[in-house]
Amino acid sequence: MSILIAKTFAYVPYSKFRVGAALLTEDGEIIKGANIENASYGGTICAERTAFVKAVSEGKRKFVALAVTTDVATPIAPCGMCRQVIREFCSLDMPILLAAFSYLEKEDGVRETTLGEILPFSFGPEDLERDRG
Ligand SMILES: O=c1ccn([C@H]2C[C@H](O)[C@@H](CO)O2)c(=O)[nH]1
Ligand SMILES: [Zn+2]
Repeated sequence: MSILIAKTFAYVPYSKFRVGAALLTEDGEIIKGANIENASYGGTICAERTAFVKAVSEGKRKFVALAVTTDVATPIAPCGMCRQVIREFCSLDMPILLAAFSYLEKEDGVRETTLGEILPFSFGPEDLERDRG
């Protein structure tokens, strides 16, 4: 149910596009996030990054699933910047659930994907540990 309420406190005076994210930790805790915009536009923080920043800044670093929802009828996927943030803390096979607004009524309302599917051939923290040639 968290995913239904995660977007409640979205601050979206510019886009009017509410997004909610629910991040499931390995301990079974759900961390919610919503998008927060500002007058510069570019400093906008997506729902997904809000959830990760909340979790990581409280010591939670292991996640097993992420769900994203909006008010639109088709599932929306995380933006490129958020994909890289997810990459920092999650495995490539972690499930990502993209829930359309009406997902409870529609059979195809939830699209399930993985980080590896939406961010192929990616760069991640382990690449920094490699031997430098
Ligand atoms: O996956 C997404 C896509 C967009 N947004 C936000 C950013 C901005 O506030 C609004 C329109 O792009 O939606 C998210 O939070 N997550
Ligand atoms: Zn984003």
